[in-house]
Amino acid sequence: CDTEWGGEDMTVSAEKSYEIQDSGVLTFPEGFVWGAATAAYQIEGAAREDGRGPSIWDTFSRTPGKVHAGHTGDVACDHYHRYPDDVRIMRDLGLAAYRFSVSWPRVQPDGSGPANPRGLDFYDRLVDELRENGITPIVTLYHWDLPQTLEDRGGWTNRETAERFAEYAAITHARLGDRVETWTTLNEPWCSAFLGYASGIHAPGRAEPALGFTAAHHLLLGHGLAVQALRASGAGKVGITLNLSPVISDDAEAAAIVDGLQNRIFLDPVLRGEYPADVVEHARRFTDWSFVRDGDLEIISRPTDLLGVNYYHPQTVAARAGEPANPVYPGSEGIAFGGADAPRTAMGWPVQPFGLTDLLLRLARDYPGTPLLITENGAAFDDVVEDGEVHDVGRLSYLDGHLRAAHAAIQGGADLRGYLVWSLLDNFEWAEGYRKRFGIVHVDYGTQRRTPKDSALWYSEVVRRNGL
Ligand SMILES: OC[C@@H]1[C@@H](O)[C@H](O)[C@@H](O)c2nc(CNc3ccccc3)cn21
Repeated sequence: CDTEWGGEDMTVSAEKSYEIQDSGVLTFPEGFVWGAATAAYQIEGAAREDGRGPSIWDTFSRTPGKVHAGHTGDVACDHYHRYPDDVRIMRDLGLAAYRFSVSWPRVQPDGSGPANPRGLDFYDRLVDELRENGITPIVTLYHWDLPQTLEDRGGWTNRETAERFAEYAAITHARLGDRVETWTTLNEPWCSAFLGYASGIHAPGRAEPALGFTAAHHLLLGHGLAVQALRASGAGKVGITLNLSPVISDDAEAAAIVDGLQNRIFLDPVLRGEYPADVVEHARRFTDWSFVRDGDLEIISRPTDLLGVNYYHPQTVAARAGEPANPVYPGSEGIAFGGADAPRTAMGWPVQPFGLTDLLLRLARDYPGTPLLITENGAAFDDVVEDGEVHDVGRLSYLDGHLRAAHAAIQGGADLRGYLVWSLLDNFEWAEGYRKRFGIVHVDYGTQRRTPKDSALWYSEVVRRNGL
């Protein structure tokens, strides 16, 4: 199968676009940043402690049928109380950086107005603990836990939410900015918009295709306004994290549609200051784009210092007459998804490391000049604790293959600055609840015991060597 990029005339055979060194020691550039990533709602617990307000995920997880077995983030990994132990695990693994998200409803319980000092106090404690253990904090300001009060006013379909987000960004940076240098505004606006508002699969559970585009724009506007606020507050490095997937297809039109809806609808506004014309046209059956106001794209494309890349797998698509639309890709009638001939993770996602190389090389070619940071890459497998150990060979192999793929991209000229494994801990996997485990550290949710898996021990050695 060839890898087709929509909008850019690049057709390469995924097997021939690079050569992964399949033997010998691979060394990453000096100063390459090795770390791990988590998110507030997925690990913190303490859902009502110290003044935290409800988020859309507190509401959604309590809505019957939305989350596996009615699981919620009420307790999760109890990281709110156990963070010193978790930082100690990171230190013992030798990690250099830790990406975590700040819970907006902890900082502003109603999403606006004065800060909740006890909410900020937790992140003070966490940042200090990280720095005392030689670990660089990397903050995500928004990882899907919108304060419910803002959703009650329309959430990301309401332009005012973008303005509230910028205020929240300023408040959080004012408290932590003296000790946190690297900030990303949003985690995966594609998920927030098209899982949350277009298809109903994620919180807040709205399922109107048109709302996906409206929400996407206001998320991007919130990103731009937050970048402005962070710069005004003296922030160091600022960026955004996008989940990006190369599209594999024999049909160029299908590939262009999916690449546009998944990748270019966010990459182009942020890095080029424009929506891709083909996506604007494609979406006209759902929206007139009247939510875009003069000056918005200038705000959205304020210069940034890094692009966070979340990669898990490519999208394999094919033209198939009569295929109904995939609800997370509005207007994708006639496009069949899936069909990759590859091993699968416990999520059913294909294991195709070459997609990471192709993605990074494409970003380097089409969006040059932006340093890249892999902010998430990892895999769920059904782990078993045996005599206090977890022999997660599937995850270890996934990570090994993807690090080799990342190295190939660096060799091919990609300006990749670091890799943050998803995830440090097993955690609340959104609609899947706790039944899917992505952690390199196992969590027994009954006892909260942490057990570093074989993948963690292997990763620690990779970090120590700065290579494979
Ligand atoms: O699903 C694993 C992680 C998730 O735990 C993170 O919170 C989130 O940032 C994340 N994004 C992806 C890739 N995008 C995605 C696609 C479909 C459903 C959920 C996420 C995977 N993951």
